[in-house]
Amino acid sequence: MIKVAIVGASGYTGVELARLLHAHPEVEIACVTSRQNVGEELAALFPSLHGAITQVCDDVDVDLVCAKADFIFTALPHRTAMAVVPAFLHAGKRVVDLSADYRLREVSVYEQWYQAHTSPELLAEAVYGLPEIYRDKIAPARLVANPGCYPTSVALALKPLLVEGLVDVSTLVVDAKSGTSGAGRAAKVASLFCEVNEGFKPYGVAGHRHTPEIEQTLGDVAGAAIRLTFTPHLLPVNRGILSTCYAQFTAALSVADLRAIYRNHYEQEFFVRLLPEGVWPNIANVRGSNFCDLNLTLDPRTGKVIVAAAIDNLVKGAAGQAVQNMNLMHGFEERLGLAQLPLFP
Ligand SMILES: NC(=O)C1=CN([C@@H]2O[C@H](COP(=O)(O)OP(=O)(O)OC[C@H]3O[C@@H](n4cnc5c(N)ncnc54)[C@H](OP(=O)(O)O)[C@@H]3O)[C@@H](O)[C@H]2O)C=CC1
Ligand SMILES: CC(=O)N[C@@H](CCC(=O)OP(=O)(O)O)C(=O)O
Repeated sequence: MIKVAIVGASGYTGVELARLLHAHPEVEIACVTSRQNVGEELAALFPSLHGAITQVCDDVDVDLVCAKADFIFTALPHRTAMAVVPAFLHAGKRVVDLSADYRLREVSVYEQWYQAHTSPELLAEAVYGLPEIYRDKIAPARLVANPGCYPTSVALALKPLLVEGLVDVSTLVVDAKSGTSGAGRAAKVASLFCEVNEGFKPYGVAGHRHTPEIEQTLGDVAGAAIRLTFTPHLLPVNRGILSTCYAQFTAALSVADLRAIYRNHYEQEFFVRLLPEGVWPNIANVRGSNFCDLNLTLDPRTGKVIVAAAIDNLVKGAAGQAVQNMNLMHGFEERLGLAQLPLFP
């Protein structure tokens, strides 16, 4: 059994980590933190945990967390995570950080899209935690930077096309939608019921901070620099991301050939499900699960390939992927604690 801490347990990804780790046979949740709820039971904040999780929230005190736990999930806002992650590493702990603080390899890129970095020396060491692309590097890592939710869906949707060189990369366009839990639990006017319910709009147009993260991963798989158009939208639902990706197809292949290429790429990947022809990914069919559902086609009128991917932003887009990374780092079976089917309806 490993003793884990969830730092930032009172947020949406924190409570999702608690739900998943409670069901994990090799894990004991030894510490949960929340600055605003010190001394309160986590289950008092989240009645969904009632009777299962008895941990009381501690403050974000590095010595205390390190005394209680051997493995640490930081589920804190970006800019905040990097204030504590170096101290956890210094204390000899291994960390999966769910924030964006260690995802971008170039400090100048981080500082262009976020703010000044206070531990840039760790960027070269941090491993980007998308197992379907970086599995071998994750296993020995001390610090894993868990990917963003949109970047997870887009990288899995496009990886086979870019590895095989089947598209004109200058034509890549991604149109993505996220449920509101993607914005976190902290109160914000933009997340209020009346602001979101019955509405549907783009945001971060031509400037969302996930753009360089997506470009970094796609650049790695393509072996060339990538620039793409990425437009996220806010959906009036709790969970789910649907990313629809477009590019000019440059290969003389049929849809059946292309499906065979995707099948080959993902046949060993338990969490990536290529759906049958004509069955399109739906956020309702991945809810609560660590699956990424994919499908694709070719549009003969425009010569474009269209690939759609659906994930649960809190599971494959955050806490589930973080547990998948922990499994790899500890040599556990990769799907341990994560093999449950989605909730439907
Ligand atoms: N929501 C999502 O779908 C996804 C989120 N992420 C990332 O995961 C991280 C957590 O996200 P999410 O759970 O949604 O966020 P929430 O806002 O829901 O939770 C944030 C947590 O951090 C704590 N916290 C906030 N500010 C500070 C601070 N200054 N110092 C210490 N603790 C703080 C909060 O508790 P308290 O204020 O009581 O301390 C809370 O426990 C973020 O970096 C986010 O970008 C990644 C992928 C998907
Ligand atoms: C709906 C919504 O607001 N989503 C968040 C993305 C959440 C996420 O996955 O990413 P990070 O870990 O990089 O925050 C956003 O657009 O900023």
